[in-house]
Amino acid sequence: MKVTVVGAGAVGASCAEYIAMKDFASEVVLVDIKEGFAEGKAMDLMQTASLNGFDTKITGTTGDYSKTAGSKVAVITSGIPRKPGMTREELIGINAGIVKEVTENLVKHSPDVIIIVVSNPMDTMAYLVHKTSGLPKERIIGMGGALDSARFKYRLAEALESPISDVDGMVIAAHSDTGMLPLFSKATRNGVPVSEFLTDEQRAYVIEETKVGGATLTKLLGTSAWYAPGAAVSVMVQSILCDQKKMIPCSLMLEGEYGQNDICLGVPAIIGKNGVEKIVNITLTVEEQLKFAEAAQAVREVNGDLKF
Ligand SMILES: NC(=O)c1ccc[n+]([C@@H]2O[C@H](COP(=O)([O-])OP(=O)(O)OC[C@H]3O[C@@H](n4cnc5c(N)ncnc54)[C@H](O)[C@@H]3O)[C@@H](O)[C@H]2O)c1
Ligand SMILES: O=C(O)C[C@H](O)C(=O)O
Repeated sequence: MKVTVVGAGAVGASCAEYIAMKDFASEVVLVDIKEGFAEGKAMDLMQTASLNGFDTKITGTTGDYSKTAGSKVAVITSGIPRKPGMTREELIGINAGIVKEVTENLVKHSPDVIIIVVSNPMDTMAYLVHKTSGLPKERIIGMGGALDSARFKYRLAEALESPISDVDGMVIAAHSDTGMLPLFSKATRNGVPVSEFLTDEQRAYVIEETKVGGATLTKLLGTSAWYAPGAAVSVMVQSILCDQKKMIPCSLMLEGEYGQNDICLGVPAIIGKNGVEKIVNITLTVEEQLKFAEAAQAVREVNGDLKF
């Protein structure tokens, strides 16, 4: 099955590489606006095929969407990343126009496509795709929770001094520095609640470092991260293409779930061949419910800046 990745920059190329390395897609088409850039990335990646042992065909195009026709999944990573000191929300002015135009081109050539939105501010960009694409809501999925949960597990393992494979945990709500909600109450080490092992001080550290995970990396790298984002997207694409029905927190259009309407926010969902197979309703503590509502309010304000 064919996967299109729009934006052959840091995240797009990393995502294409992980998809190819896992060898579950027949073809990955990279699209970029910069002349020759996607073609170059595709050729470079194809020259790793014999070294890394994959058969996925990777091609690139400068804006020729006819090459993306018949894609099962399309990933939108086109747009600008933030610089140190910026918030994701500050990217809306440039990225909204790019995401809207890219979505129109994708849907024109692949009307049955499932779109994964990565460009920031992601929850608002996912909302924009819902409002402008005409696709059913099950086929628009924002990527944030998969990445934020991986960062949560990294910080939990660090605090527990344990291997990451011992740890499980999930982050929901907004993909923003303040609106992320790491579900500490549900995090476990081999099935045992992590609260049995960690102090209140460690709990606060893990939660805060998870929330500012993207900002921390942006400060270190001078631009935002790409390896873990690319890997997170590849897990979502694989769950769709291989109909794995994994439960992954994703930014989805809510219609009453978690007490919210007409907004995209991170919630756990079953991801399979139809895209979103089901939104999973989990019980939140009163404190978590309040934080979820606060995050929704903040995203709603950013959505208010969109012009359709
Ligand atoms: N949701 C997440 O968890 C997450 C994680 C990482 C990055 N991001 C976001 O993903 C986006 C990309 O980040 P990056 O580090 O890959 O940036 P990048 O600058 O390395 O790559 C972006 C690419 O998009 C291309 N592009 C711009 N306009 C285009 C258009 N109209 N059509 C096709 N291609 C176009 C650019 O030429 C560039 O190659 C940013 O908005 C960033 O904030 C989101
Ligand atoms: O932090 C960013 O701006 C990029 C991305 O959303 C991330 O979390 O890595």
